Parts: sequence; C-alpha cells; structure tokens
Amino acid sequence: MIEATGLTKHYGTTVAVRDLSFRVEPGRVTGFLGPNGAGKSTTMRMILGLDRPTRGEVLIDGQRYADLRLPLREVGALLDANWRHPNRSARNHLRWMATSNGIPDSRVDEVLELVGLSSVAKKRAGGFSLGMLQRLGIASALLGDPRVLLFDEPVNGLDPEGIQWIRTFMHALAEEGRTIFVSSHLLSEMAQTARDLVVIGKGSLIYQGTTDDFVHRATGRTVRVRSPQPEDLRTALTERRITFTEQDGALLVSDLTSAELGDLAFSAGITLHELSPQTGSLEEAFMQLTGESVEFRTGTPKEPG
Ligand SMILES: Nc1ncnc2c1ncn2[C@@H]1O[C@H](COP(=O)(O)OP(=O)(O)OP(=O)(O)O)[C@@H](O)[C@H]1O
Repeated sequence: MIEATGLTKHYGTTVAVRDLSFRVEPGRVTGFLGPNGAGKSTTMRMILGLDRPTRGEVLIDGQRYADLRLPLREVGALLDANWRHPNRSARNHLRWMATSNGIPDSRVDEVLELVGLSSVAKKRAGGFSLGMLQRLGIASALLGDPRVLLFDEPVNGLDPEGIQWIRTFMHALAEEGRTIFVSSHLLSEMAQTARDLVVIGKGSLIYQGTTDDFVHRATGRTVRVRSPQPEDLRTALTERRITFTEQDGALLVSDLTSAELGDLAFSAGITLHELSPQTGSLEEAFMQLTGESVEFRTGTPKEPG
C-alpha cells in the first residue's frame, strides 16, 4: 500500500504538490490522473525518495522510502519511457542491476521471460523499439519482485499492441496482490485499465475513489427514453418536476435511474420503446472536475505559506 499524508512540495515560489493525502490499495490497478503540470511526476518522485517533501510524508507499506532496507525488493518503478539505453545487451543490463542490488542472477532470466524478452536477451538494448524498451524497463522494475510498482506514463508512444500488452500485464501483477500505481494522461486508456483513481489538479486532490463513481459524479445520471406517446411522457415528467432535454426524437432525463423512469412510465400507462442509461466518458468527467478546480483556484488566490 502507498499512503500519502499532507504531502506538499514547493520549488521556490511554485507549489507543485499541496497537502495531498491519498491511499493506493494492493490487489488492483490505481490510475493517477491530472492535467500537465498537475504534480504527478513530483508525487511519484517523492514516493521513490528522489525528492524530499516540503511538508507531509508518503509511506510504502508503512515505511518511508529512505528507511527501506532493500528498496528494490519493496518497490519497483518505470519512470522514464525515453531514457537512452547503454550499449549493453538486455541480459547484461539486468545482471548489472541485479548484482549491484544483491539479487541472484537467476532472477534475470525469470524477469526476461515474464516480459517476453527471452529471445532477444543477448541483443543490444540500444537497438530496441520503444515497446521493447518498455518491457525491459518493466523487467528492471520487477527484478526485486516488489510488492509495490509505479508506472509513470507507461503507454506513451506505444502502438495498440504494446498498450494492450502493458494493460494486461498490470492487471496480472495486481491480481498477484501487488499495489499498482500508474499515471497517464490517456484518460480513455485509464478507464479500461484502472479500477480506482487518484485525480489531482494544480497539485491538489480532486478525487479519490472508483473510476465508475468518478464518471457518474462528474457527468451526472442521465437516461435516454423513447416512447410512442411522447406528449404523455413530457407531461408526466413535467408534472413531477423532472428535468429532461430532447435528442433525436428521444428524451434525455436527468437524475433518475432507468428503473425509476420505467416504473414512472408504467404507472402513468405510457409505453416505452427505449430506456437506456447514458454513462459519460472519463474525458468528460475529467474536464468537468479539473475545469472546476482551475476556476475555483483562480477565484481563491490563497497560497499556503
Ligand atoms: N525541479 C523542479 N523545479 C522547479 N519546478 C518544478 C520542478 N519539477 C516540477 N516543477 C513544477 O511543478 C509543477 C508540477 O510538475 P510535475 O512535473 O510534477 O507535473 P505532472 O503532473 O507530472 O505534469 P506532466 O504531465 O506535464 O509531466 C509544474 O508547475 C512544474 O513546472
């Protein structure tokens, strides 16, 4: 588990992260979302002890990174997709990492197998495609068999096959009971990948909870309904002060479940030909919530001291 409490980071007068508290639970993939400059990378660096919080703290399974005895065995990270790789073979690169961290050599072949790089283990990593480099990065993160894994924008620049591979792989790691925390600006990708979300805007927490709830909360509840008695339906809704809009001969009804709307039509003797709940996209939810956050912040120019 990752647990941040009051996490704050100032760079001079810039507040990159402010009073951020959240939990990332094991056994599932948690997405970390926010617009550019929201503070995601800074937060990840603080989790990994690469940056010191100005205030607050973040713990990995109850300990600060600096206090971990064997960090690679507790937490693995894939931080930069575009790092320039040395002229070593994939296997030699991993052996070098393993040796310097007291990890047995046998683990190198295990992780190469896990990420599907066994057949190119002896090839120079410098000649690898981005997708293969990502796999190698993940192999490095897995060397110490850590319980907690961080991925910073792991699918950037990957082709659909590479994206699909990483998504499936992260799910498999989560199912083994690991804590998986993955940042991305590809929101539709996150909707398919992450069960839970931590959403930040301008360094502050906007939302923490399930992906489903995030979308519902932000886009509201709407049901699309079509009837051969549209006048009767409009009247029934208006009498009950239920708001709706018209769309292609159908009505979009707000703040009722489809069950409630079906019951209402039944009791009013109205036949329905369509009754379908509309879920908004994660993009819509994100724009609405982060947009509000930006407006809110311009309206309250309060800077923490
Ligand atoms: N080393 C630094 N020195 C000064 N300012 C910094 C530093 N690192 C980050 N910042 C600032 O902190 C804020 C948060 O940046 P950060 O990179 O954490 O955001 P992000 O959410 O990861 O954005 P992106 O998606 O663009 O990578 C930005 O305003 C950034 O300019």
